[in-house]
Amino acid sequence: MTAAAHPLPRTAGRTAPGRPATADGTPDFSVRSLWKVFGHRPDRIPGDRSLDGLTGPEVLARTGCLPAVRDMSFDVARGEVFVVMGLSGSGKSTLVRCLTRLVEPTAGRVLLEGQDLTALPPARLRDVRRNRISMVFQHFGLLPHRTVLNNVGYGLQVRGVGRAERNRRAAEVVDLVGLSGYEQRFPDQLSGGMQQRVGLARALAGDPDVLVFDEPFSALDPLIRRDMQAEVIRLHRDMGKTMLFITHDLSEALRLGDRILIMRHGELVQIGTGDELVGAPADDYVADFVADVPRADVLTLRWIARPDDPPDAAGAATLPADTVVRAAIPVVSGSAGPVRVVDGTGTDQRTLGWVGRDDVLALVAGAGRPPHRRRADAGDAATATESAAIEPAAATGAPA
Ligand SMILES: Nc1ncnc2c1ncn2[C@@H]1O[C@H](COP(=O)(O)OP(=O)(O)OP(=O)(O)O)[C@@H](O)[C@H]1O
Repeated sequence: MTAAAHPLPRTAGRTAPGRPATADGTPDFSVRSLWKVFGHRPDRIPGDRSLDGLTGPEVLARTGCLPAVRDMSFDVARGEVFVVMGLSGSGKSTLVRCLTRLVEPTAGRVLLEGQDLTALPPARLRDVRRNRISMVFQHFGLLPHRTVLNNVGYGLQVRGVGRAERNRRAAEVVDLVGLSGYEQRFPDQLSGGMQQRVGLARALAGDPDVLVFDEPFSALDPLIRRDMQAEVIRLHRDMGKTMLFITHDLSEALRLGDRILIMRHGELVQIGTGDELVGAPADDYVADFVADVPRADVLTLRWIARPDDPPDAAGAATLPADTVVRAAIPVVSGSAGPVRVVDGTGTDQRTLGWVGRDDVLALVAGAGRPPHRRRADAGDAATATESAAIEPAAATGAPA
């Protein structure tokens, strides 16, 4: 992957690392000990402690059952863009389908604003799917004999909304996704990107609380894909809806996600902001995912600030800890001495550490993290202090 392929992550300077995006952190979705096991008598797998430590494929070999989602717990905050990433077959689609019980979980709970969806009777679950959670898939699933306007209004029609009101609402969201003037066209008269915009408009028409995207743009060519990503960012900025987004494309995840969940063999490997995944990958699997990301475009000064006092700090320039390293280059390179890196504002402001030209150059030159921040290898006799030093001051970065 080339450097140019990676945009700046949305996370940098926007949210506290590792924390949901909303100020109060109210969870929209809470997933608790969720399992989906495929195979004969799947119920026996979640409680079987003898399988602990085996990988998904090993469980399959031993039991004939595949844990596609395995004991996962995490929260998605209201208004957050939460991305689920993993290689093909890691369980992303199964996980996301379990959230609305399009796939019935084997064990565990899914709470939407505190309401346990796994306990809902079918009629109430249908209500939730119709009114509160909309899905956008790779295959647009548009009805070929209906116009754009009627495709977008279809969900409202199913809900019993009258023609005048649903046309008004449909026209509004058609405009929102940039398709004004195409209301009377049929799907086969539109390009792939435009069809996906119709899919997006259809999902928005019912004004859901949560939008779920399952690899929606993977069939689109790269330029249209970027357009659609920008569209999602714009819609999120304007509407602030909670979004769950599945992708196997890291640049898409970094571009869209407030936080990213990495899955492997049905298990949660790490949850974090883009800079947390790049700065402190939980294991080699995550490290491989992020290996080609230009670190200076993703990491913030928080990650490279040295805690020790510089010999001469008088008159030093100051930069916020959430400044992306590349954006800090003009100030750092124009300063005679190290730059002070601060966290917080006003009276809460405190010095986190110092960054000099060499620190920035090392990162831009691709030398990786400076030695004082390098992650201890497994089995390394790192002291507690060394281990603590790899975490940025305010990051949690750990799997939930
Ligand atoms: N209905 C099913 N019956 C049996 N196994 C299934 C079923 N659905 C999915 N699986 C298996 O569960 C695992 C996870 O599949 P899933 O489609 O969730 O992965 P994914 O990460 O979304 O993959 P992709 O990126 O290729 O879509 C895979 O090994 C898949 O073969």
